[in-house]
Formats: sequence, structure tokens, C-alpha cells
Amino acid sequence: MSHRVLVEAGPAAGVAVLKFRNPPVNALSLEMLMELVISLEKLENDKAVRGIVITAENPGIFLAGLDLTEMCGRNPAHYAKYWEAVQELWLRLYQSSKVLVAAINGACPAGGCLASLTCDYRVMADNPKYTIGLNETQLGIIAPFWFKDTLVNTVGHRAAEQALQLGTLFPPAKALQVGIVDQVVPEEQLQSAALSVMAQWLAIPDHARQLTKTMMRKPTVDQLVKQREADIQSFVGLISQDSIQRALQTYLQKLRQKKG
Ligand SMILES: CCCC/C=C\CC(=O)SCCNC(=O)CCNC(=O)[C@H](O)C(C)(C)COP(=O)(O)OP(=O)(O)OC[C@H]1O[C@@H](n2cnc3c(N)ncnc32)[C@H](O)[C@@H]1OP(=O)(O)O
Repeated sequence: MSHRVLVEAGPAAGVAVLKFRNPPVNALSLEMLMELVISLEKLENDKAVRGIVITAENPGIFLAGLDLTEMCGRNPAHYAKYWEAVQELWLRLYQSSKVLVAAINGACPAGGCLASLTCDYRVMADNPKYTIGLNETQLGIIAPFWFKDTLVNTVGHRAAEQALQLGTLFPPAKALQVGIVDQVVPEEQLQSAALSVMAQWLAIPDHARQLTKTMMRKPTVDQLVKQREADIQSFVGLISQDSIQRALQTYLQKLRQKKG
């Protein structure tokens, strides 16, 4: 029984809706990552499901990215376990044979942006409070190569480099202009727009679409698969550095003080 991930049958045949529900901000904790992987595996094995709309149960925050508390003040074994789970989620999403449509109904920074970038299509609610991007440099950390590759595959090298160096969080209209999202719609039309685009993608025969998806994505996937363990060690080495720990603690404190 999953608590942090809700899977519902969609209103259209062959479509499931996967909803994030990990309060307060849908951060990708280890538990949430594991629940997501299990839910995605079940959906992948379900022949009746051809497409999945991915969204947050409550509008406001799509995903707050990786859970900073999993990356602060823990031991190397924990960091390694956590990073393996992050890799696993990306691999499941990026290689999914289903049509994935992200209905982005809230803030979508860093790991949240990455999850949405693995989808085949992104629709974002037109709310200026919502932003999307890989903002790692703003936290004093570096997006790993496979985060970078996923962004490059979506927006191209120049736009990705600029967005990554500056750690830009784009509001909807700008995200559309850069190509991080494919469509921006009024908030109340988000779910219907996602279902409508899903119907267009499902009109294509599955086998042809799936083989094309694999052809486009396999080189990027292979890069991580062939160096998974080295990537884990690289993450553990980086995150364990005092300077990185200090930067993350400072960022977390700023988030906590925001309210005070
Ligand atoms: C080498 C490393 C490579 C990998 C790199 C990292 C990828 C990542 O994903 S790092 C995480 C990046 N995420 C962010 O930068 C988002 C940070 N959060 C926010 O900007 C806001 O919280 C958000 C816009 C999502 C929501 O804003 P509010 O609705 O105003 O909520 P609060 O800011 O008050 O937050 C409530 C509560 O949640 C805690 N929080 C927020 N984000 C995270 C997070 N990513 N991980 C863990 N905890 C988080 C925040 O501190 C508050 O906690 P309390 O004060 O204890 O209630």
C-alpha cells in the first residue's frame, strides 16, 4: 500500500493518473522514491495501461525536488542508498514504454524538473508563482551529467548550458519559450489539456512509438547504466564534502527561516 503516491484510473480508457502526495512539499525522500519505483513497475507491467498522466495531488507544488534532509548530516552508506534510488527512478521514468504526460500544477525545481523532463510531454499551469528548472547551482551543488543530458535532449545545448550555469527557475511563459515545457494552459484546464494531448499520442501505434522512444533515449540511458556505481561514488564523494554540507545546511535554514 503506497501512501506517498496515488495511482488512479484516468477518465479515458488506457490512461492512469499518478499523483504525488508527500506533504508538505512533495520532496523526493527515500521512501517516496521507493514507492514511486514500485508504482511505476506495476503500471509498466499493466498491459491495459498505455499512458500515464503525472501530477501532484494538491496544486501548488508539483515536486520540491530531492529531499535535502536525505543529503544532509547522514553517512556515506545512506547517501549511496539514496542516490541509487534516485538513479532507479530516473531509469524507470526515462525508459518507460508508456506515454508519460506531466501535468505540472506547482513548483517544479531541480529533481522535480528532472522527473518532468523524463516525460514525453509537459503541460504547465499558467500561474506565475510556479517555476521550473534545474536550480542546483543556486544551492552550491552541481547537476550530475545525466540530469544535464536530459535537459540538453529537451532544450538543446546552448539553452541547457545557460539554464544550468545560472540555475534558472523559469516561470511558465519563459519555460515555454525555452522549451522546458511544451504547453502552458490556464490552471483550471490543466488536467483536460493533459488528457487531450495524451489522446493524440495514444493515436500512434504503441510498437512504433515505443521503438522510436527507445532509439532516441537509449544513448543517454546507456551512459548512466555503464557507470552507475562510479556515479554513486562520485555523488557520495561530493555530498560528503564539508563545503557542500555547509551550503546545503545554509539553504535549508533559509527555507526554514522564510516563515519566521
Ligand atoms: C550533487 C547533488 C546533485 C543532486 C542535486 C539536487 C537536486 C535537488 O533536487 S536538490 C532540491 C532542490 N529543491 C529546491 O531547491 C526547492 C526548495 N524548496 C522550495 O523552494 C520551497 O520549499 C517550495 C517552493 C517547494 C515550497 O514553498 P512553500 O510552500 O513556501 O514551503 P516552504 O518553503 O515553507 O517549505 C515547507 C517545509 O518543507 C521544507 N522543504 C522544502 N523543500 C524541501 C526539500 N527539497 N527537501 C526537504 N525539505 C524541504 C522546508 O524546509 C520547510 O520545512 P519546515 O520549515 O521544517 O516546515
